[in-house]
Amino acid sequence: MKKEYPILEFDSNTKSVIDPTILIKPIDIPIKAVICFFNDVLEDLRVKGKVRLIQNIRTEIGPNPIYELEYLGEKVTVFHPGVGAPLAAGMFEEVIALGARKFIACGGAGVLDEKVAVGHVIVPTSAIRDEGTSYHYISPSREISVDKVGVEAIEKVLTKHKCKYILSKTWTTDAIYRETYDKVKLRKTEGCLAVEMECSAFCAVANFRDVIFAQILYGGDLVDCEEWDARDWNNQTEIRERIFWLAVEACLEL
Ligand SMILES: O=P(O)(O)O[C@H]1O[C@H](CO)[C@@H](O)[C@H]1O
Ligand SMILES: O=c1cc[nH]c(=O)[nH]1
Repeated sequence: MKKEYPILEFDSNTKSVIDPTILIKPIDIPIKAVICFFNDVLEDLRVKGKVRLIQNIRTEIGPNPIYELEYLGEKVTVFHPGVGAPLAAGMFEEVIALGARKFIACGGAGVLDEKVAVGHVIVPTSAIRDEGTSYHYISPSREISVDKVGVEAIEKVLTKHKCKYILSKTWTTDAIYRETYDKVKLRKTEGCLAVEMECSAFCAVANFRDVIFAQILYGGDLVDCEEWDARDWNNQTEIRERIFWLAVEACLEL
């Protein structure tokens, strides 16, 4: 098993010492789930009484609420997974163990091309695995594909709402403060339009656990420039709300 670099020591034995089912018992939870990175949107739903708390998942950070949302007569699980691949993948694992099976995530991302305006929708069809978590789930590879069924559900809803979108590759990184100039250039040549911190890890977990996963991103800060341009990307409440409801609808299509 030993390789030159530990991250490449993939173990194909699917049994782990701590299986999520040891800690989490399945409950009556909607199998369709929206993974929402927008805490502002979730907090607004909570304050307005539009979500019901199903259960708190506990980590050393504190309680992480898992909600139920009713939309058009159907129930959906909704939760924030935390930021960064290891935490988000762990939360994803635990919500799968609770009983959810069909996932759509919504989040923001840096963009690698100034032509992608703030708020423009990007639907990843594949992700570059520039993070560590996915290497513990599936054998090493440069990229991972996003579930076609999930992508099609998203496209159907975006088309229905006449919302313009770009299908693209995303760059999933572990190190937000090490998005270097040459790496941005390289990822551009590989076809990436977005950079975020979870997509390829989510895809690997979904693959491993045999659940459906796809993601809607909106264009945020610009990283393809001499001086970083934040473009006020995380204060776009209206855009974030809109993307969230599109994710809910896409999830209901699954
Ligand atoms: O807007 P959200 O989706 O929070 O996420 C993006 O921003 C975070 C980094 O600041 C990472 O989670 C990245 O994926
Ligand atoms: O991972 C991320 C997320 C947003 N913006 C970035 O530049 N990187």
